[in-house]
Amino acid sequence: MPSSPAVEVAGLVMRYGDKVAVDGLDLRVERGTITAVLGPNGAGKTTTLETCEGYRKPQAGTVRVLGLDPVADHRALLPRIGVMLQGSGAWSGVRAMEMLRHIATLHANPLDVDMLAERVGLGDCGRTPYRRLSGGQQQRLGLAMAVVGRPEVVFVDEPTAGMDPLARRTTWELLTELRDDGVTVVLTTHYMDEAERLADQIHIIDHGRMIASGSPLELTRGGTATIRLVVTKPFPDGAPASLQAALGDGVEVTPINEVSLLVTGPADHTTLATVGRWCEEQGVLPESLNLGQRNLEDVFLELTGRELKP
Ligand SMILES: Nc1ncnc2c1ncn2[C@@H]1O[C@H](COP(=O)(O)OP(=O)(O)OP(=O)(O)O)[C@@H](O)[C@H]1O
Repeated sequence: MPSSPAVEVAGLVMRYGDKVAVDGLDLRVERGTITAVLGPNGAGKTTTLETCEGYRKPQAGTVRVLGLDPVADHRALLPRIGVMLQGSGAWSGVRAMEMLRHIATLHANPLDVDMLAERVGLGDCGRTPYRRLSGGQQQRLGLAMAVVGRPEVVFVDEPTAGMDPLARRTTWELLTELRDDGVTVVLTTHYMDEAERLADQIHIIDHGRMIASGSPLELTRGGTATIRLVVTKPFPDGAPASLQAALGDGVEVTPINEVSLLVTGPADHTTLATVGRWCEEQGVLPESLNLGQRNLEDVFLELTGRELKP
């Protein structure tokens, strides 16, 4: 069934004891796309990914990857998927290149190991034992291990956590190249810039539930302006509602905390003048007033009332 989605999750529920980690999640990933599952720590991203990878059995709901059941059809699926875990899953004493060569031998048609190692920036540390690799080098090895077998779908959990900016960029390039070659990439991240720059589709999850899905442009209503106001002392009671009333329809006021709020809508002269006048009337002094474009951080804040901290 070549037209089936790469991943289809329906009504997934996963618990650890009393703790509900995934709470009725639906997720559909089309083939040949980069999909980011974005959410704060503990949102249920890793649990969802591990269920797609066949490491956990759904307690309720269904999961299909390339049309197969990741648990019942594990052996059939294994050669077709690549998995990058948080922590690469390498043995602690093994040298980086030995590990990569070993994984390559498990696949029928692996990539050229030396070229891949060079590509992900493992060139200098191929002889280093796994436990002596830096966090970023372990991540790069994990990524190379996930893609060496030319998978159709690659699952990457927090691919750039602990990487320096150059390694992050290289990883983004590699994942984009894979997508351009027709590979489906599913990644988790709590970096909104990573999701925004890399992903074709973003699914934001919080407390095990899907709270928003769409392309980066759809989610941020591309081009919508924002004003982030920070004041020097706490706002008086009812401040967001009174600013909302002053600004009227077409502009959205979202409180962030006792000294900051977000205004979403046209950041034109009228809006700016109204915000300035309102500060004066309320007796608060702006410490900063930042104009920008609505981003995923703003979307998360508007949906949950909390900030999505990396
Ligand atoms: N083995 C476990 N035993 C008990 N609770 C767990 C276990 N694994 C995860 N949890 C809990 O389930 C919830 C979801 O965890 P999960 O690791 O899936 O979230 P996450 O979004 O991947 O978070 P992070 O970004 O920190 O990796 C969290 O509250 C976590 O504490």
